[in-house]
Amino acid sequence: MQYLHTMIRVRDLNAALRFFCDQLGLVETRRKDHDQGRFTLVFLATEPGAPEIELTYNWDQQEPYSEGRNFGHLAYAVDDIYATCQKLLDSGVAILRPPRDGHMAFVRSPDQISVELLQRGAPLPPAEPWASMANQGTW
Ligand SMILES: C[C@@H](O)C(=O)SC[C@H](NC(=O)CC[C@H](N)C(=O)O)C(=O)NCC(=O)O
Ligand code: NI
Repeated sequence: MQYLHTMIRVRDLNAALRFFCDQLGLVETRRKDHDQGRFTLVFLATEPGAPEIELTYNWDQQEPYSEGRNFGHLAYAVDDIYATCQKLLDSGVAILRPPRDGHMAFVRSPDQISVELLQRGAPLPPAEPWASMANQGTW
């Protein structure tokens, strides 16, 4: 497995970019607006190709995130997402979001730390299914 990124939810995207980029020195590697899910993802790294931070900006988030809600997940690329999930399932790990699209799965640690598994080399699925699940508070 290859460590890819850590996702955190930010309430003020510009303030977060000021901190991580202007002050800490990270560079923006890519960003995507998801109109249907009403959120923006901004990826930052020390340099292109390095492990990233995934900033998630939910457009409608008014209140400060509750304790722990701003942390989103750790993400890893795996060679075979189905085999990885089956091995985890067989060892007793709950698969919160099965890899039905062959791209992405989510599991949680015993301390409820969300871990995203992404199939190495597969394009990311359309964002909307994530938004519906994430907005249902199932994460
Ligand atoms: C691009 C890939 O690395 C992702 O992590 S997309 C995952 C997806 N994110 C969202 O839906 C963002 C908006 C949502 N309202 C949220 O705040 O998470 C997702 O499945 N998020 C759930 C999670 O636990 O990260
Ligand atoms: Ni992610």
